[in-house]
Amino acid sequence: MITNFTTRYAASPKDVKNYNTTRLREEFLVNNLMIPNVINLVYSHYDRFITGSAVPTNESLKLKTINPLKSENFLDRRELGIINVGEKGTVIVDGTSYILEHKEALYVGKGNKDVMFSSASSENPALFYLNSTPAHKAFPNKKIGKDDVEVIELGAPETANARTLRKYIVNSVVDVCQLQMGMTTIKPGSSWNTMPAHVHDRRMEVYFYFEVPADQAVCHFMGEPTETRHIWMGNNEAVISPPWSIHSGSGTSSYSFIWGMAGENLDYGDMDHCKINELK
Ligand SMILES: O=C(O)C(=O)C[C@H](O)C(=O)CO
Ligand SMILES: [Zn+2]
Repeated sequence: MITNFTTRYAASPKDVKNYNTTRLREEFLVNNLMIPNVINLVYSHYDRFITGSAVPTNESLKLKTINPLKSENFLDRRELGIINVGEKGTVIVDGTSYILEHKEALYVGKGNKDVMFSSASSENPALFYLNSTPAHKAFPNKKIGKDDVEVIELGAPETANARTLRKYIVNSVVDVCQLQMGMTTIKPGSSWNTMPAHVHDRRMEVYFYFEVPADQAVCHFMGEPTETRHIWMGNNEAVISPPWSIHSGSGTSSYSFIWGMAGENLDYGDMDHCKINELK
C-alpha cells in the first residue's frame, strides 16, 4: 500500500494578494483525495492540520506515520476525525472494530497505535475523509452515527443559502482536544454556503466538497473580507482556509461539504461575521 504526503506552508495575507490563479491553487487546493488503495495526506502548517483520505478496495490500508511527525505512530501526539462519504467500511483501532456506514464518523484519540481501514465491497468502497490535529490529552474513541449529530437548519431559499449543518465532532458530542468536524448540505435550489461569510482568526478551517455532480463545480471564496479571491473546485476536492480568510462557496448545483477546524478554542459559534455588502 502507498502513503503519500505533501507539505503546505502558511502564507501571509499580504503575500496572497499577489498570487495568480496557479499559485493560489498550489497553496490552498487539495485535489489528490479519494484515490483507490492509497492514503494521501496534506500536512498544513496552519495549526499543523492534516487533511487526507483512505480508500481501501481489495486490501486494508494502515495509517502509517509520516516524516514530519517524527513519531513512531501517527497518533502518538495527534487526534483524528474520520467521516465516511462512501459505502460501508470498517476502521479497526488497536483491535476494536468500528463499522462506518455512509456519513458516519469516528473520533480516534491520541495514543492509539494501529488504525486500519477496509471496505465491505471493493467495487463500492468506503471513502474515508480524514482530519488530524495535534493533541495533548488522550480522549476515548467514539463512533458518531447519524442520530448522534447535532443538526441546524440555516439560511433561506429567498437568499439562495438554505442548508442543513450537521455537527459530528464538536465538544458537545465528543470530547476532543482541538479538532472540530461537521457536514453541511445545500438544499436544492440554493447555492451559497457560509453566507453571510465570517472569519475566525482563532481557528483555521479546511473544506472538503463532495456530492458535486461530475459536470458541475463549486466556486470557493477565500481571502480577507475586503480582498477576496476564488478557487473553482470539483467533486472530492478540499481547500485550506487560513484563519484570516473567509470560507464561503457557491455551487452550480446542490452539493455537500465537510468542514474541519483547529486552533485556539472549541467554540463553534465564535465567528466574526462579515457584512455581505461590504465584501470586496
Ligand atoms: O454552511 C455553513 O455556514 C457552514 O458550514 C459553516 C462552517 O461550519 C464554518 O465555517 C464553521 O466555522
Ligand atoms: Zn468558519
